Amino acid sequence: MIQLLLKILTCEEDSVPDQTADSTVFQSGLLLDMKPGVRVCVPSAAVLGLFCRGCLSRSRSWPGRSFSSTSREMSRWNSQDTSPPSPQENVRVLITGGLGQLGVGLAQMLRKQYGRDNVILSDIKKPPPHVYANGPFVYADVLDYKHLRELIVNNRVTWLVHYSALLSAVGEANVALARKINITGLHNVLDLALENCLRLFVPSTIGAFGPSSPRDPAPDLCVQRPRTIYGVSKVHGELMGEYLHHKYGLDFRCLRYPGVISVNTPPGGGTTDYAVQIFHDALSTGHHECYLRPDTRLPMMHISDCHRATVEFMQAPECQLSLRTYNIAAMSFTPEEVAQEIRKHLPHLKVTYNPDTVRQTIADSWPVRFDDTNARRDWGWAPAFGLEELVSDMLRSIRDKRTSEGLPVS
Ligand SMILES: NC(=O)c1ccc[n+]([C@@H]2O[C@H](COP(=O)([O-])OP(=O)(O)OC[C@H]3O[C@@H](n4cnc5c(N)ncnc54)[C@H](O)[C@@H]3O)[C@@H](O)[C@H]2O)c1
Ligand SMILES: C[C@@H](O)[C@H](N)C(=O)O
Repeated sequence: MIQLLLKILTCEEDSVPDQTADSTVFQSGLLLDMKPGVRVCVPSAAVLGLFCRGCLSRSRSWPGRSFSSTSREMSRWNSQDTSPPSPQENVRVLITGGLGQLGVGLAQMLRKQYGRDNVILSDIKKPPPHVYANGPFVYADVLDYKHLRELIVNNRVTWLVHYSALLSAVGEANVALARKINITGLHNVLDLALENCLRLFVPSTIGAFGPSSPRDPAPDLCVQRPRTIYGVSKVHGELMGEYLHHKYGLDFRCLRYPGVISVNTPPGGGTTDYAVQIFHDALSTGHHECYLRPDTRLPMMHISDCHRATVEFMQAPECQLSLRTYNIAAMSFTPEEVAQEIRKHLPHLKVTYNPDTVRQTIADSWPVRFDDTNARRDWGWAPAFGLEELVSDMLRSIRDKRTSEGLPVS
């Protein structure tokens, strides 16, 4: 036992204890006896060979009996299956809200690494044919706890990427629904992750900051008083995840994404959506009407950087993480600056400005720049796309897409 303790304290990656061979686990320096057949929330790290001090020392107090135990049976804790998970056990990912702007591309990247059938996309919408053809897809409503649990158990899911949400602008248009999906849905996912020892990724956003936060740059840790239901739900997610991590050892991981810019799937009703639409307009009509003022600066990121950050962060060993929620940054620009860069390729682009009060007010409360020093230091985050590369890539991709669809290119 002393040897085991020493191994854990030195963060050795091979120090995966066999929970069944020795029914004793640590709690705050104490040793707790556990009943045979009861598992603590360590296997998700053990599965990956990433066991380290941080994980185990936080993981001995399992929540099974007290956390949500009245309405939700804790099947895993009562399980008869006492065999420890094999280190070779596959990573099996479930992505909720996977048919939005970000899910399909992330699934593609994960499938390259973990195999087509080990990454399951889910949503409440009907998938387009190419998505359905490219790997497993299941219907999953994050408000339906029992069905979500069935999916996780039946598919032996080990990682959960929780993308379902209403974004900032649509959230303000339907606060009650945003509260349901973004907060109740999140609680379901947190409970299930804890119950099934999942590694859980929940994205946060620049929208988790507000007018009283430092805006240039916004650091990881500072005042967060967002003024949107979207932002409030994201801060709630950050705090709940971190709380469950510290209290019960949940392997919660969260990145605050900037506005994400992509070609294939349209954005879902956020404040940064103009930065996608402007490229499509530039190549179709040559005219973009912007709902933000020309000088509104916001942090932005190319979708491939966003996906790569997510995968790299999910793969990072626990002992490298000094935080559970990190800012990630790539570039910051204003509508006028991105228009200028597009005009280097398409000089005829015309942009007019017709600020929309709701989105302008939201944008004015968000950071203009992100400080991502901690992500760079802890797990080696580095973006590949700056503004120049982003603009060239977006124009090339949209041009190719329009051409292959037989659409005119301006
Ligand atoms: N896209 C960005 O710029 C950006 C930036 C920061 C953070 N994020 C976060 O990343 C995540 C994914 O963003 P996105 O842009 O793909 O969002 P999106 O709005 O494009 O997609 C969200 C998806 O959630 C689904 N959904 C809605 N209600 C659901 C329910 N009850 N059950 C299951 N699914 C449901 C929708 O059908 C939709 O496909 C979100 O949590 C968002 O807050 C996105
Ligand atoms: C920034 C991000 O969270 C989303 N694109 C929004 O604008 O709401």
